[in-house]
Amino acid sequence: MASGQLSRAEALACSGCRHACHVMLYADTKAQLFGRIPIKHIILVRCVCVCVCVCVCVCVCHLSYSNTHTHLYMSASLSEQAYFCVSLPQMQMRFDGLLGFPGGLVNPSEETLESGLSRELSEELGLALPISVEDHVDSCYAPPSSPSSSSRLITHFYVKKMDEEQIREVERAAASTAADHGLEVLGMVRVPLYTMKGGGGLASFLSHSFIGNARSQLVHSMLRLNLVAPGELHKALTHSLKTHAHTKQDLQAALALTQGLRKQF
Ligand SMILES: O=c1[nH]cnc2c1ncn2[C@H]1C[C@H](O)[C@@H](COP(=O)(O)OP(=O)(O)O)O1
Repeated sequence: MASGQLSRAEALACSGCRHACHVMLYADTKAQLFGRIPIKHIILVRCVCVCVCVCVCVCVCHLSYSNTHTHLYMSASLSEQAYFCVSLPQMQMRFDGLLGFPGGLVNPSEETLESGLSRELSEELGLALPISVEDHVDSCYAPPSSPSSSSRLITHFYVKKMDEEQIREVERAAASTAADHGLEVLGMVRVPLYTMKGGGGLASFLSHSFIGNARSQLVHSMLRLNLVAPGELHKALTHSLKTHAHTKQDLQAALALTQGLRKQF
């Protein structure tokens, strides 16, 4: 067992600990882009994004309908530059602007971890998704949110493979019937699993901000389920670090702009 990880029994025996359960939903797909290009696989996070694999080496991802053509054009000319795309896990854009998996706090003295997670999913996704003990992957202590936080949080992570139609149903319900839509959950997103030479796709996605250890949970799952080859993931993460440095410069420039405006008004 990796350091920081707990067995399910150890986790449940922790007195005074809080428990949060989250799940990664993913599916394979037989869909074909333009009726001839195999898409292969689908993972969901909380915004709207479609990822497509061409044969086994080209992926297309459009973050919104309006920029679809730009991305399609890029993919057509970048076939040898795109890495393999294996599957599309689902995550969500949370109310706090961070990316995370669907789920939430569970009270094991009132409900099982799995029934608590299912309850959270019905609020966030708008439908009942049964989660079983077999879907459990690991439990570990979350990094302390603040030095003053009194109780430790244990995060329990689950992975559930679905079929493509179930994933579509989740996406439809999350945007229409879910009680938390537009409130605690701003939207679901599919994770792009390829990285283009310029750093688009997985590399850009991984450079966003995630809640708690959600990024590690995603990376670990991609490796464990062989959704992305270790070498490709390494390249994507290396690129993410570069993107991060660029983001810092970008933010500094934006900050300088607001400082100028504050003096003006
Ligand atoms: O996706 C996640 N992966 C790991 N830990 C997570 C994730 N999302 C949240 N968390 C941690 C940090 C949060 O403070 C707690 C509670 O989660 P949350 O989903 O915000 O719970 P409620 O909806 O408020 O019940 O777990």
